[in-house]
Amino acid sequence: LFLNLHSSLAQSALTGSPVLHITGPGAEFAKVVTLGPTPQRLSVTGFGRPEGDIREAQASTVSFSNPPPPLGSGQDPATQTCGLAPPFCTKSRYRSIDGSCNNFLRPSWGTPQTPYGRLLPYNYADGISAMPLSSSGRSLPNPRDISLRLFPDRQLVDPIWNLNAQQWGQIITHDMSLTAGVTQSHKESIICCDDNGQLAVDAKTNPTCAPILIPPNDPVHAPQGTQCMNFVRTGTTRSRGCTPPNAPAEPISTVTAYMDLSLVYGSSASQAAPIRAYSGGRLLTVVRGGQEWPPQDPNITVTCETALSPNEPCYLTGDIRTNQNLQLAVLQIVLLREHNRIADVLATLNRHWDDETLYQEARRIHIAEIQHINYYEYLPIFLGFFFENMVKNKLIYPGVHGYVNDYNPNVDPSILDEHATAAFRHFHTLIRGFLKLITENRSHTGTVRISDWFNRPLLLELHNSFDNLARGLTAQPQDFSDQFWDSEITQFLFKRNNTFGGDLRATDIQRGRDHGLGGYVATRAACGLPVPHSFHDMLDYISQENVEVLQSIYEAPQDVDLVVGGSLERNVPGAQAGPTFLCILTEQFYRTRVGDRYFYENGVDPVTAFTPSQLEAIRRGASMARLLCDNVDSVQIMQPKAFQQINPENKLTPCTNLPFVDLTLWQDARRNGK
Ligand code: HEM
Repeated sequence: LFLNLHSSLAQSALTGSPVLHITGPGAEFAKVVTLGPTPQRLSVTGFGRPEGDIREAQASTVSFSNPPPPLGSGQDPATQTCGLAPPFCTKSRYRSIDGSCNNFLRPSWGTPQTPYGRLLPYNYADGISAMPLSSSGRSLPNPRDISLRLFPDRQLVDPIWNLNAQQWGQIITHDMSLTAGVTQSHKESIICCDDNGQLAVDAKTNPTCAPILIPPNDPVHAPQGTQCMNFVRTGTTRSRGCTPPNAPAEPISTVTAYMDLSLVYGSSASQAAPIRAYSGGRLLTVVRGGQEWPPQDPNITVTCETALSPNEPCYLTGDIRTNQNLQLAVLQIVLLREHNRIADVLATLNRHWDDETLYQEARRIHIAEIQHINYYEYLPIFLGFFFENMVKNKLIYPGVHGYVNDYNPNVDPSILDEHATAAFRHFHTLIRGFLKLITENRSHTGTVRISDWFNRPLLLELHNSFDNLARGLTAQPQDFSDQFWDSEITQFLFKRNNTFGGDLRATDIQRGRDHGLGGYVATRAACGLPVPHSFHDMLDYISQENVEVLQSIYEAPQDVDLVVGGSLERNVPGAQAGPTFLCILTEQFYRTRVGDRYFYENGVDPVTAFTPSQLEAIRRGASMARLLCDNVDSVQIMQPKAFQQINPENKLTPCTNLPFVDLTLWQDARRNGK
């Protein structure tokens, strides 16, 4: 019996003398892992319930002499901390919601409200937080100008991979990081540049503002008289008063770093609670038109700002970005339904399990499925299986049987700033501006413009659009991974009711500077790649044409932004990024794997590990194709490789012929008397 005591419970701390006390059947097996320099005495009353494989205790009373402040919840300004180590950790079969205690030695690693990890030192103009300058001391080139000159729209589509590959990348992103204080979808509350594109009066003096200025030759915005695009700086350890005044500001991420489906379950107790049904282990859903949808966001006027009525669907999930675009919402709904599907099956197999056990077991299986899909199906497409990058760098072990015990408690699972703010954002290049609606016989029945539906998921519930868009994901090619970006995201991003909107590429460039990322040249050095000493030296990875433009824009090679230089590199054969971004992506996904004690292939601890047969069932049965088949009602046929376009080697197949995860292996045999 292991005491399962979450920090949320710890937060309900009472006062009194802290003494740990556990009672109930099985309490004699209780084990408490106490951390920190001084052993802490805790007071807990718990009830052991050693049933089958499920071992847990519920604590009803917790006492601390100094109750800890709560861990952060999403973007709630009321909980702006810089991450807090829980006062103690207990060994649990299940991950905590906020990721705390995944690492026993450093319990706050990977938790929300902690800084991004870094490969390179901070590069601020004043060494503390000011936006960086060129090495000459003059301003860096205008981000919008760079976007216009180096990332124009040209519709070159991928010959192999489909839109699902693009869209799933955003799901992985939202599982791993979220810049503090920035909505990434609906309107910011801080106005550095107003809705009419005019600079706010305090734009120059407000330290949270870094508006993107419109260059005079901007063919889209200059003729409109637009001066700027809004840009709010990321919340940091400095803006939150967590570091000494002269220490560099460390940008903060507000979701768990772990690949733990925090976008489905939330990153804090306060996010997790309102989306649970508290019955049958299920997540909360509402039924409309015979289908299950996420519950309604009570804050619809903010979250889904262009909704015409408060009754329009606007979804509440574990992540604040869910409604940002239609295809993202499609996959969030698929993931929500998958949790409930697993919970329902477990409930029929184990009638004695209570809501909490069903919820946690379904969550645990679900996370394992997604980790398997991410590492064995998705990442090899982008990081390169074929020339063995993934295998060589020990990110995957194809064909392995049994556990892979590579957990390393010394590896920090935090999301690298170079990953979240540069390398993984490169895949914004894959976005298509117009989405195809596809029927079950795979014919084209309509097209949707993405900028018409940012932050407005209403369409999903009209005219079978959810099912048609889900099929569209697998039937439509993604854009090619290159320097060409769809104008829907460089001219029309979040346009709301205006004719034009923001520019995601210019925003990415500005965000890289906001976070003080090291330059392109310095990052190549950190990756152990050849270091360019001149623009000419960049020809090893970047075309002559692009190097010439870089030279005409930047004053010196070391000024070239990582976001810009990395995105211009030729793709490494078999991968979808150049050598510098590939170095960062590989490092990140290595850390995400070996820094996660709960990684599904890890079998060191029998309390947290799947049984060998359960692990094989996940490996055999979890797939993107199956996920869509099981959770999109009218999808009865699917290609087995659902990130790949339909082709003679990847034909449409009845869903019933696709492998599935055999959940009967989770039947609690002892209790069921079998
Ligand atoms: C239609 C699809 C997408 C839209 C509209 C979109 C939009 C955005 C926006 C608005 C931001 C925040 C910009 C800022 O203020 O700094 C962002 C951040 C980001 N995006 Fe996307 N994105 C999309 C798809 C993707 C995809 C496919 C990937 C990767 C495969 C991706 C990776 C990222 C990453 C890594 C971040 C930073 C996350 C963080 O740490 O906060 N996005 N995206």
